[in-house]
Amino acid sequence: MRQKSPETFEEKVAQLEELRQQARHPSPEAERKQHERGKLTARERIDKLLDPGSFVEVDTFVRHRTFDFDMLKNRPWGDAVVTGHGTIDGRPVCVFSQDFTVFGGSLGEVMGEKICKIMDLAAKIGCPVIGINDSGGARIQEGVVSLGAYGDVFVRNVMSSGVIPQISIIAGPCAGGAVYSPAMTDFIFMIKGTSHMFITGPDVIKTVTGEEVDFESLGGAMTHATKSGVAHFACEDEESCFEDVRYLLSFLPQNNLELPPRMDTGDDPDRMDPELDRVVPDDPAKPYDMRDVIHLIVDNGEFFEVQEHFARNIVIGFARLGGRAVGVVGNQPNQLAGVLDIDASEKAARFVRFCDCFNIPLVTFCDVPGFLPGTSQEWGGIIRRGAKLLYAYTEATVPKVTVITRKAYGGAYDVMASKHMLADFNFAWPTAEIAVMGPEGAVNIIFRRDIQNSPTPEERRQKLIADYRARFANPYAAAERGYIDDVILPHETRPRLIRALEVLETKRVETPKRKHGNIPL
Ligand SMILES: CC(C)(COP(=O)(O)OP(=O)(O)OC[C@H]1O[C@@H](n2cnc3c(N)ncnc32)[C@H](O)[C@@H]1OP(=O)(O)O)[C@@H](O)C(=O)NCCC(=O)NCCSC(=O)CC(=O)O
Repeated sequence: MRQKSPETFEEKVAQLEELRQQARHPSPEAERKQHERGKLTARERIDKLLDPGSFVEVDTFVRHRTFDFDMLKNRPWGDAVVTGHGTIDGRPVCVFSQDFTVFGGSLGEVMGEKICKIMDLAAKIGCPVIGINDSGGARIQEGVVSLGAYGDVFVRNVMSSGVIPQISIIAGPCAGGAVYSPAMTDFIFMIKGTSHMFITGPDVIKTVTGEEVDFESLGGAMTHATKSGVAHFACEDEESCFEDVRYLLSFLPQNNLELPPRMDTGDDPDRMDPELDRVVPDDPAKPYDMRDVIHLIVDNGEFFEVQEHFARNIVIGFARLGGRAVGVVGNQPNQLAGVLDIDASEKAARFVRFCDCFNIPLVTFCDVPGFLPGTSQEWGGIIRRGAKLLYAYTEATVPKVTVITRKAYGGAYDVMASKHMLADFNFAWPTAEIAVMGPEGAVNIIFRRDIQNSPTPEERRQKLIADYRARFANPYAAAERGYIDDVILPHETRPRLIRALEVLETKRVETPKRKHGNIPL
């Protein structure tokens, strides 16, 4: 029912207050339901994510204009998304937070417009954009218009890619076409138990394929963190998720034209930890945890691991060295002996490309026995998919520093930010074995006849293995050719890396003029 228009200034103020109140608390009942689902409301989420009191909302009074299905009877202020800007650790960010209490957070025309507007602002001022997703998908009542609205968001995701960091928090359902906006952002955070991502839900799957699967196993946080690799982080709850987003941003620049923030971490750049000399076991077949190496070297042992549950044979994440943010990539000898496979190559390649987009130097720890053999890998496309990491490292123009801790065998040696792939400084520990392949495999191939013809084949094999190991399983053949800039003691690694990064701060690389390269996808 239309109310009498306010006439005095006081009445107009009262009207605005009333409208603001309506916009902020559309339905206490819906808010209660949201809490019962174990979820915070769209506004509560923003308040917890941003610096206290920093949020400035825009488009509070935007409303939909759909008339089908009697929709004009229900036109909540702000529609199903809260948008605006604020700060995290004092640095600007733009945010949109889908409101599941309004039309199930479904995305129609004006919701799309609000999201696009805040994404445009982020791109214009050069700050990260964070999307909090909690939505039933395309607004069914708006039909194809809502699909068009998705399209408009997708375009912005693509245009902002590599320009500003884009972060997605999945804090509820995110299904169908809706998944493709988060999928194109740089990092996806999911929350255990409450967030689900899938293209088609359990009912459709049952009808089409006969498979029975529940929401959590199909598209829950741990499913996407372990099986599909879609989620970069699986958080226990919303609060820890927001904490992790804030921490992640501390490593990133605001945009591609800035350097990442440098901070005084209080850790001595010349610190040398003797513990490092004991991490790599004498037996080359014995595993160790590459994260121990990373923790002992980086500032205060702080390493923010990305995709820690996926393709665990490679470790990626952010850390600081001498106060500078770095992207760390390390083969993980305690998972599949640290081999490269399809998942590991793709995981690391995307991370390398992210760091390159945003001027974050790359530090690589190499202990790789090669690529994973097998038909599942060959038929799964290890050739084209393994090529991604090779391509990504080569294309990256940020400072690249590599430390070979132990094995660097075969083509995988080339891939792991070797000198040949244009790394700037390549160091090896005395424990490094840089060779075409491991001694056993090599001897079995090149001395097969020799071993067969020997009266004591096993003895002969062992002797040849020992000879090969003495000749090739060391860093010096590579160092002789300058493929390794220096052989360093493990405990010297931290100061050497920090010096290297200091020197590389002014690195400039000219790349050939082209539209874009054609990375194998
Ligand atoms: C997301 C859900 C699992 C959440 O289930 P819950 O039991 O928690 O909540 P609910 O079903 O009561 O939904 C809360 C309110 O949101 C409304 N609602 C939910 N999804 C909606 C949508 N897509 N469009 C319009 N309204 C929607 C519900 O009608 C309900 O309104 P009220 O409170 O008034 O009763 C379910 O709502 C759902 O399955 N929605 C449809 C998802 C879907 O198929 N989307 C695809 C759309 S097509 C698409 O996106 C394109 C593509 O696939 O590529």
